[in-house]
Amino acid sequence: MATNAILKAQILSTAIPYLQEYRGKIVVVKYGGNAMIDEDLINNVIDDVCLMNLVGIKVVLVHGGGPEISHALKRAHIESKFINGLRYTDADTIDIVQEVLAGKVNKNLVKRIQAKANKAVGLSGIDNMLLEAQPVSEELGYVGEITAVHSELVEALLEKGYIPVIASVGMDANGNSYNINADTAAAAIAAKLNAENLLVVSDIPGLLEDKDDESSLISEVTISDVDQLEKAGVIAGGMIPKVECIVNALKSGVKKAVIIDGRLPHSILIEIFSDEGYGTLFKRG
Ligand SMILES: Nc1ncnc2c1ncn2[C@@H]1O[C@H](COP(=O)(O)OP(=O)(O)O)[C@@H](O)[C@H]1O
Ligand SMILES: CC(=O)N[C@@H](CCC(=O)OP(=O)(O)O)C(=O)O
Repeated sequence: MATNAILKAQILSTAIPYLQEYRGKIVVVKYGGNAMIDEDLINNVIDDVCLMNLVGIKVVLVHGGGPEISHALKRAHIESKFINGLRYTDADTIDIVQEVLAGKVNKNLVKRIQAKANKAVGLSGIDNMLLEAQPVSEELGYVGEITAVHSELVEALLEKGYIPVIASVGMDANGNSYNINADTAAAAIAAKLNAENLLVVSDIPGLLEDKDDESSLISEVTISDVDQLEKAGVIAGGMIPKVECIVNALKSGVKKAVIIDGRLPHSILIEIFSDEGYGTLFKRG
């Protein structure tokens, strides 16, 4: 028999313990817009998500689309302004955020999953009021803080074998839409679903000691380290909401959270089906 085939079979068999560990468990994948910028990167992530679904893992895909929103705002001559990693969102901006996230980005991901013959259903936090929200502060306009996660629909979809694909837009009881940071949305959903693992897929190797030096990866962080890392300025900009919501998810019962690099081929599969994680693992400590 060809050595190649034997090698493939051996690789598959090394995944058996991980398949047993994760079968029937919930894994929430947060897919950030910065890792969606080219076709190969997207297909890579979609392939891994589909494979997890095929082997019986209940995968929830929560996505952002920050760069797409920024492009759409630019086309509408609206300036993007960020305060501590969150986009200032006025009434015109929230319309565009909803259009881009719940429309273009969400449907694109759903189509790609379905093109691989997996079943996916696209939702936003508005559907069945999945993400109930209120303004996070007056200063940020229609940026939402999640007050409740109504996850019945997502749970029903998971039971039936669908991959829920969720855009991070929320709403309040008065019918206002809110722009919710996608990391925050993913972490809140992972917490509500008691997920086994929250995988935050970005375009960085993980949390870096020096954000301009990709070799300065911090491979493990416990919750008690986070304050110090924030004070030291290691956690800054877009990393602030990312890390804060990971900490909240862990405190709420999510077993494990990892920031991984969506630019590396099959980084999700490596994280789930081996002991060789490459990103930053966050632990309760
Ligand atoms: N210590 C750090 N390590 C890595 N990235 C950092 C760090 N501090 C700030 N950042 C910034 O955070 C960004 C990642 O957050 P974000 O842009 O929100 O990603 P995504 O769109 O994938 O959610 C990085 O591109 C980087 O500029
Ligand atoms: C409030 C806030 O900042 N919302 C984000 C929502 C999209 C997002 O989080 O996308 P990424 O995951 O690609 O960063 C925004 O407007 O960019």
